Amino acid sequence: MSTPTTSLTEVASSGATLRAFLHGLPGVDRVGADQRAATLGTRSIKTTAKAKAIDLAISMVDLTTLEGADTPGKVRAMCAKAVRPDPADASVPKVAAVCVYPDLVPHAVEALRGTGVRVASVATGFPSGRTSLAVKVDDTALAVASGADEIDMVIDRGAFLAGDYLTVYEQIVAVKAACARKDGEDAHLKVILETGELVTYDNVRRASWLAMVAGADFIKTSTGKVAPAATLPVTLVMLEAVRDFRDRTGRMVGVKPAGGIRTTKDAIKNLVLVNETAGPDWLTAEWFRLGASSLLNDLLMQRTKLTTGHYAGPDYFTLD
Ligand SMILES: O=C[C@H](O)COP(=O)(O)O
Repeated sequence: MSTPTTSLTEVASSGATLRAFLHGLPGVDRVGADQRAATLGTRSIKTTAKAKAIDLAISMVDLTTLEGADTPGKVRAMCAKAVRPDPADASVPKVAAVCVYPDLVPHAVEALRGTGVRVASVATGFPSGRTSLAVKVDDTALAVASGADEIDMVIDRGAFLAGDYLTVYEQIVAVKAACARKDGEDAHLKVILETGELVTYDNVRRASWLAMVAGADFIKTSTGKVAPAATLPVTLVMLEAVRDFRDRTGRMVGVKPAGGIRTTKDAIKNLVLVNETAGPDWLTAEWFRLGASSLLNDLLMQRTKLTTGHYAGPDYFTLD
């Protein structure tokens, strides 16, 4: 998926150069970003486009369960739903991935083998990330060895907010190395910024670049455990960052808003934002994901409404 960045390699040669680079990025016009996200969020789309958008959104879902009470049985049921979201309608696309805690990866791998649905695992002391680098790397290595295709790591927000960008950079580099596999099929690395803790849009832009320079394959807004999570303006700022990063380096990085995305309306607003900000190249599950625990049912209900003219009640579909 990724090729190494060449022109930005010296940026992280010291904490001072990294800081100078990140603080040299143009500031985000907060009012402008809020306004643009609000405007794009109110775009109306035709019914035919809506049907396509719903299927596209389904194909981009990272169907997620990240609860202390998760069990192998719950994960297996979720995997069945990921592969065949509506048992009564084979035309519904599969979701992109199932996202679980590292100890549940083997169950997801077994349930999804040969289906094309990927297994994503959170790691690095998710959700706070408050543990040693050695533990973060071990946590990642466990998930990768168990067969995870994708790793969703959290950044050290404490270090970031203290201005210690080099520590954040070095941790991402170390976790990326732990994503390597002998067969060359490395797990893709999604770097969670936890934007709800980063305070400003300028910080969101800096954290996005920091993650990309360190080798992120994806940048992800949130863990789903902190509010606010995936707001449209934050996703907008991140989409601008991946667009500008590709302009500068030629390398594409994906974006994953996650947390609080529950309705078809939310999903479609995100798709409009992708199209208008980063561009249509990002409008595939390879480059854009929606991390969500309960969005899929609403997408299925709205899809049924478009197809049949009436809603199936929420009870018609199995729980997300
Ligand atoms: O990564 C995904 C999030 O944890 C899901 O958050 P959510 O439960 O608000 O959809």
